[in-house]
Amino acid sequence: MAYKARENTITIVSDDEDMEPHRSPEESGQWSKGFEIDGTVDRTEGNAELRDTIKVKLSKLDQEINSVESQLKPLQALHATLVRERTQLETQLSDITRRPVPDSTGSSTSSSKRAVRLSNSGSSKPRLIDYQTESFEWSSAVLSILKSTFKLPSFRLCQEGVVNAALDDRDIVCVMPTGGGKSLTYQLPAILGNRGLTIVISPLLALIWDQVRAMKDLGVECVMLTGSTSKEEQNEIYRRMESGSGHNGREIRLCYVTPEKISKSKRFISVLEKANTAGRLKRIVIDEAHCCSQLGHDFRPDYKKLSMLKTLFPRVPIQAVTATLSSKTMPDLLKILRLPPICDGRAANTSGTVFFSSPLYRPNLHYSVISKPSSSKASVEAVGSWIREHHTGESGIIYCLSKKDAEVVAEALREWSKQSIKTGVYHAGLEDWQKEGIHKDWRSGKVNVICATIAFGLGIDKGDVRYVIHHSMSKSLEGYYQETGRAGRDGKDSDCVLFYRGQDASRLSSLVYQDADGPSKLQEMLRFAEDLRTCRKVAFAKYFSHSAHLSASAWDHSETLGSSSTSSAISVCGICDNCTREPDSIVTMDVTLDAWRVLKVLQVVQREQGRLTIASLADLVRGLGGGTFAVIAEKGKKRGAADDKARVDLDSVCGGKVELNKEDTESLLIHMLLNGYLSESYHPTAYAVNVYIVASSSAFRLSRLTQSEVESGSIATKIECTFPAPKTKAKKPKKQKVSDEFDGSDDARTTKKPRAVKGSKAKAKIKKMPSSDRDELEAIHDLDRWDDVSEDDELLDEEEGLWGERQADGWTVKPGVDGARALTVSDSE
Ligand SMILES: Nc1ncnc2c1ncn2[C@@H]1O[C@H](COP(=O)(O)OP(=O)(O)OP(=O)(O)O)[C@@H](O)[C@H]1O
Repeated sequence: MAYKARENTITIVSDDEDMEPHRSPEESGQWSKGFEIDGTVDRTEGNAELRDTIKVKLSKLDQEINSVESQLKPLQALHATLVRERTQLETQLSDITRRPVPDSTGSSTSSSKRAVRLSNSGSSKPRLIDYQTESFEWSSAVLSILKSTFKLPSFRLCQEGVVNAALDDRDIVCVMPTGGGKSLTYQLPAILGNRGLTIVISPLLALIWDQVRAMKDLGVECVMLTGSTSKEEQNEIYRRMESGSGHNGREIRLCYVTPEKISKSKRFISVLEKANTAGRLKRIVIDEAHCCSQLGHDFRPDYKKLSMLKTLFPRVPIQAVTATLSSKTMPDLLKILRLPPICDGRAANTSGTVFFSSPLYRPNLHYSVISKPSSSKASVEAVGSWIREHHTGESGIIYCLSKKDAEVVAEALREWSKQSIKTGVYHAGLEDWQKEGIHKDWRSGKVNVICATIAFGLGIDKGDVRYVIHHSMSKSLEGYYQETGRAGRDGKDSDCVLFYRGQDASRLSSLVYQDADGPSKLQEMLRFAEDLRTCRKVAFAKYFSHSAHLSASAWDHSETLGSSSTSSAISVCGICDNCTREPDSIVTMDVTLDAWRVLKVLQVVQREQGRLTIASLADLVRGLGGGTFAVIAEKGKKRGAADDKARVDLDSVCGGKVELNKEDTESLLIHMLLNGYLSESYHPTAYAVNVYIVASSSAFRLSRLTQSEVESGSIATKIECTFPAPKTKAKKPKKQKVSDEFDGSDDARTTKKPRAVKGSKAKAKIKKMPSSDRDELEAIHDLDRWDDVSEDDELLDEEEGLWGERQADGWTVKPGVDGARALTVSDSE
């Protein structure tokens, strides 16, 4: 295969006078031969050999320099002692003569000034390189391999620039959105060109498996070293890395490892050292590089140890890739990885770390939030109906809060759809073979929908995922954004739907309340879910501009270097639910009186030591349950006894009940939580953490007023909420009249109840109400396992919290937590 010599040459001009200026490769004749693509040698082979020889020499020189440096250390220490002694004598002399002390730092200042002068003098302005658009000697080979090996028609976003910079042996930081195509930026250079090994450090096994499988499918010599690699296999890989070839004569091009391998395996490092000395260690890629920084949201201690890489292999380029990197985290990342300052990939200096970024917003993702029915059965039906209506037979993911939820939702969906929605389950509790199996079935289309915990997705590269549903919201907007990013990786339109209900907040709260910023992150997630007006793209941009210091404009454009703007105007997406909804589908109401009533009721509840969750408080203020509420049981008494209840008379306490439907009342409570009128109080038990709603200190601003003051409308504190407008005033079917308000049973309603419930005549009825507020609390920290390099490979597994047991119509809670309550139920009025 022959390649034309490139037209544009890069003349590298050194700042250092002592160094001989680099000659362009044409001048030096180094580009007279070409690249090798998987064994096919072209005319630039000589160039490859020359590079290898130089690399070997460089490596030897590094060793010598290290040895000299170690001899220098004692001399430097002696030097410091002598300088200190001299300074002391000078001070003494100055005291005696009473003359001003000469500046002891003077000499170093002047020497550094001289250094600056020296470096400035004689240096001409270096030519800047535009890696994104310029042509390079390898350009035609790159395009050919993109098409022939990767079967892709063209590059997208900043891929081409990153590939060029990688082939130019530069240190790189690359920020591209989830699913943007970061892998190609290091896989392509790894298999193109002269022999050599690229190490990819990746945090998750699922991600590693997936990528190694994909590379092998393309015929690339790709291996992985993880805790599950057998000893024999590992030895063979080490042998091949050391010797540079295998039994088939082909050299390993890509080796995927976990960060633990770098930080804990001496053997692995020693193999890398040997490969480096032989000039074969070509590049080190750090995937999810933001994990290096403690300032980011996803710090992993083993990533911090990657700082050793530049010390051990100063001449091996590092490529750090991530989907989230803020202006705040960037300097930290450079410092940890010991990378030189960044320069722009479109106007790069000949030294420094080349930086690339692409807009973070993905215009093919359509975000929406849908109100979730309260009963588990109805919520599954809502999800199933949505799938049928929008994506029959297409691929999707349903994220659930816990392993048990994932299993229950999958089973219910199968049953409801009479097996027509082909559903699988994935979570960290499955055996590897089960995970592999489900993954395979999903890829082949045997399974349409995976009901999964957050263990599923990282590194799962399926392009045609047409929808990501959240059956329960994520713990943070970061998580939500990342999880939804698994939709539409092929660039085609896809849906990201959050099925949301305010009472879900309690369950999540109990899981995050001990994390430093867990509650505040959850609040932001809630704000997003409750927001019926702001464009979802704008909401993400605003959130990340504060939480991650990503400039708001990064959502529309590539991040520019040094940008820390947080207020740049950002265009609306025009495709999310909030951009596309009819203006009259939502109503903004003054709910100050309702909020006041909530606070008045809470005053009584707190006085009686009552304990209410969002759901039970919503029921109580709406006059359900005959005004009774649970209080702390006296010591030694059986829980659930009649005298564990107190009663509030709504008419006398607050002049009546809250006249909103249940969903809107829950929304109001969430609104009051987010705005500081209410707060949560956490009560750990042996089995779970119960989350109760209490009035916060600022509640007094409103609760101190009289009803007539509130009703006069002339008060400073006014609370407004936006709710979905009532859809219809049509009569409800008889069947739903009584029980649909809070019945988790099979005949509970399947559609959202119209707001106009007041006035309907319902018979009082005693019903056993499932304790939805004390749902099972199962560990949701269902991240896929991290790898370990120990011999035993005791892989991390997830705790399976078994705090609740699913019954036909909801969750019951194990002993020790409040049991089901008997309530007098009446539909409104
Ligand atoms: N130039 C391209 N044209 C079309 N599809 C591409 C291109 N580059 C990559 N892809 C596809 O995009 C998908 C996502 O790529 P990749 O897995 O590299 O994303 P990523 O940026 O690493 O995402 P994540 O952050 O989720 O790991 C893959 O299916 C890949 O084949």
